[in-house]
Amino acid sequence: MRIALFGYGKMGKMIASLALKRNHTIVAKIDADDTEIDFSTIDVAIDFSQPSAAFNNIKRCLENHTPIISGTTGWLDHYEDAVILCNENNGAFIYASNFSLGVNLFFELNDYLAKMMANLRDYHVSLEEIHHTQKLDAPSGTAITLAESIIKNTSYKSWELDATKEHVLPIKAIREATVPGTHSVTYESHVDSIEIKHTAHNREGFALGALTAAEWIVGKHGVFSMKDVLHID
Ligand SMILES: NC(=O)C1=CN([C@@H]2O[C@H](COP(=O)(O)OP(=O)(O)OC[C@H]3O[C@@H](n4cnc5c(N)ncnc54)[C@H](O)[C@@H]3O)[C@@H](O)[C@H]2O)C=CC1
Ligand SMILES: O=C(O)C1=N[C@H](C(=O)O)C[C@H](O)C1
Repeated sequence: MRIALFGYGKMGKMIASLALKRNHTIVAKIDADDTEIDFSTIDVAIDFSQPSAAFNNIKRCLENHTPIISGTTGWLDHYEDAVILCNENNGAFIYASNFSLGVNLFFELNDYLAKMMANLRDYHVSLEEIHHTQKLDAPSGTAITLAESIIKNTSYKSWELDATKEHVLPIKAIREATVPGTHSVTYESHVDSIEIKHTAHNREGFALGALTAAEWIVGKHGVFSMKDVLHID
């Protein structure tokens, strides 16, 4: 496959090295939005850039009929616009707040646990995420996905960083040196606690998941998720 990388930072570099091992070619490394791009040479694009750049990169790909895998977090105010653009252009698009297999299994576990806890009023739930100090957005995209699933299944109405209000799910965002990404969900009562936790040991799982999604999407049309790629349900 001929792959274009939007963003050639920590994730872009890891995806490039993995892609070469899987016999793909990196035809473009785009690290700023004013670069000229020959879309006719690209089979699929992968965006790991930054929150302020992601939507424009996605838009350029969809308007140029190039399937796009988006891993950048912190741009979701524009998600519905991306869906509309994809449908208007008969394109192909996947966004995932986290591409790793482990976190996608963790999402399912979180959903299942939230359903079980829905009517147990003695428990209060909270979320914590820990990431490296270079991270631009807080809370993490993964924490938001976890929170949305808990809100869908319980009496919590919304989430907020460090919330203390009733029915508002608190998310604590901690920044520590080089941590690749740790997420935990805790249900606490006065008699006990239940905690589920995912710890990324490095960025390889994110990169492998994004590349798997890129291999999967070529030749397809529509807006998809990692559930489609991984056949989770
Ligand atoms: N969905 C997932 O599984 C994961 C998502 N991420 C997200 O991916 C994004 C990137 O993460 P990292 O690679 O760690 O960040 P990074 O800061 O190491 O790299 C981002 C790169 O994007 C470049 N960039 C800036 N403006 C750009 C533009 N207009 N077009 C293209 N590139 C541009 C920067 O120069 C930088 O090289 C973040 O939003 C992060 O939260 C990170 C890891 C996993
Ligand atoms: O910025 C990161 O590094 C990560 N970002 C994603 C997020 O915001 O959830 C995924 C992963 O946790 C690493």
